[in-house]
Amino acid sequence: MHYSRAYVGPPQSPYARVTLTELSLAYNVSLESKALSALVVRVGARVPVLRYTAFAAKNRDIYVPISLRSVKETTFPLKTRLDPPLTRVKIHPIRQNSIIMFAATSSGSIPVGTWLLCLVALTVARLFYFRYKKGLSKYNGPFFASFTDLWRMFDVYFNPNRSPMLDVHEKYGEIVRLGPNLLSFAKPEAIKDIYGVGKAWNKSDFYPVQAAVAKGQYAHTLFSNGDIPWHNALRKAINPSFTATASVGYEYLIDKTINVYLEQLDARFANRQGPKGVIDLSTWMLYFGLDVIGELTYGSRHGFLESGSDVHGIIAYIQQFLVYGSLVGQWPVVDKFLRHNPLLLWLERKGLFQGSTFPLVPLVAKNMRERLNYYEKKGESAINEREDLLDKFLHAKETHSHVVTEREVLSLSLTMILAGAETTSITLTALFYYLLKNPACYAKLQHELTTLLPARDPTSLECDVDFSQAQKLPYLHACIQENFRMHPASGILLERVVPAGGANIGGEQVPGGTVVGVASWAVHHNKAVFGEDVKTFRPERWLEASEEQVRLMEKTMLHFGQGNHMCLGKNISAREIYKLVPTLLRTFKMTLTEPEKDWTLVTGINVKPHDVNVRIERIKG
Ligand code: HEM
Repeated sequence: MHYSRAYVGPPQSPYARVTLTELSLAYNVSLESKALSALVVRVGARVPVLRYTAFAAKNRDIYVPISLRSVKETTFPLKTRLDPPLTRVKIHPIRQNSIIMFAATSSGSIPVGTWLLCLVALTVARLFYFRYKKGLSKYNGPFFASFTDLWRMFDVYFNPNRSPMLDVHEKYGEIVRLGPNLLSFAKPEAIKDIYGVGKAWNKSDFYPVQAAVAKGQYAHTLFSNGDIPWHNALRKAINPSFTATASVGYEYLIDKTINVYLEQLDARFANRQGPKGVIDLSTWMLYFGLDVIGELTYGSRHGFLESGSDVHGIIAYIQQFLVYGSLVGQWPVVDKFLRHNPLLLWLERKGLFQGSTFPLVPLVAKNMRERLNYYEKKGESAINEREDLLDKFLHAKETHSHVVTEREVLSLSLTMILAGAETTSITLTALFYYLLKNPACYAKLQHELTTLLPARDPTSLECDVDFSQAQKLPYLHACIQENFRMHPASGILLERVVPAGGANIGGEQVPGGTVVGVASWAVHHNKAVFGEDVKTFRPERWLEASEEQVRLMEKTMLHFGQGNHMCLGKNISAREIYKLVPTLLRTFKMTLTEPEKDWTLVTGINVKPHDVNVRIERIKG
């Protein structure tokens, strides 16, 4: 029962007048509602009693003549011209400040069915509002996607082998509405319109979902944090550590891991018969990717290669982390009820709940702590002894203390592992897959390596490829570019929010607030830019094209993203790829165990290859 204060007449008045409007406003119910069957009037206790003698209904007003009477509660039928009529009025002996209080009751509450009906009506109205949203309804896309983001969530969950937005663009065209407020572009011009120089559009709500958690706090990475001033200041502070020149200093760390990789492959698989000689390439490339990034970040491998297994369940956790991110990121509001649930985070901060903390966080924190202790013992000069990223981050903490605190150092180290390991390993797996599926390309590359690089000592299990040399090998470069084109590791839209006022994207005026992104897989398969045979792995296209065409092709490549958030580690990752690929090819002869069989791709945040099983034999002389 709801009560509301309402003046219904002077207290001494024997007649109070209640209008329908007042009652409706007071109770937020319509008196014409069939459910409403009683009117309750409460009047002050110590006042002589209200007596009602009669009432009348006139037009839409109910006149309730009330006289004072000593009753605690009175009900009486209401006859009005309403259909169905109100049936009763109760009078309660409560009086406050000369104001008569009244309430309406209904015969029981409003039936659950009515509530449900209202809910359904509201939901349907909302869905249709989304569907016909101004400025977006003209774009094609999967029918249900225009109503709700749930469509994308379902698609991610039930369709893990879907092609990453290539098929939707093939079906619906160059601009596809993938959600009530989300447009995906396959137009190359859209790249500069969304990510181009000077654009600093906000990242969408997809990104914060990707934040890790440490002791009940968001442990943001550069990738997950949408705070533009923080991002810009941090990138400015650390960009110098990621230039092509700076990454020369990390080459020895890459070499160290490549050497361990070669040793392990040789000892475990090379020249072995049967299944013992077969590598699950995507798994072993991930071991490499995680170990090399550990070496690069804090100067020590995680131990995946040496153990040949998932150390501390880190891979399983990262997989689960990425699956969560790609699924929940489609409908970010759900995240507040799950991983970033404020209540769970609070409980974790109070030590009453455990489980959200990302296992890499303590590991990264331990490395940072050890390094700080080391500096403390050895003094400032120790900072120049080593050259890994942690040193650089700690150095930035000294030089840019207003931006880089311990929190940023931790966050950056974590970012390296999350952003740099799987992406590189996927790229490497894909490249070997394409080479092995295209024996002519494989042979051509082998020939280039044999003829243009210094001869390799066949007994050596060490990386002897210099990056500056490898980078100049034209066919190797063409293979690497073609692989990036065919298989950009990231399978998501790099979503941005159109600023208020709207923007012109690829010749279309898009309303402010719309979430937009360019589908890398779709632009990488644009026939006008790359030629008719876009579905074929053909490195030669990079060698045959005119300089102008190559420039256009390069501008259309989104594998590292573009603009403000372009991959920070691209120079490092290039160094890994240009060194590892020739080294492996010069050390082992590789063959697919089932050359006719295609790989399986699982699309999440990254497009992960599976079932690339490779037999290896040592190349002797
Ligand atoms: C082939 C390997 C790699 C690929 C394909 C790749 C791809 C990408 C892409 C597409 C983005 C853009 C995200 C966006 O716009 O939202 C990105 C960002 C990033 N990548 Fe990479 N990445 C690779 C390797 C690495 C490595 C090795 C590192 C670290 C050493 C790294 C660190 C980062 C960081 C820190 C960001 C966030 C940049 C920012 O938001 O400012 N990546 N990467």
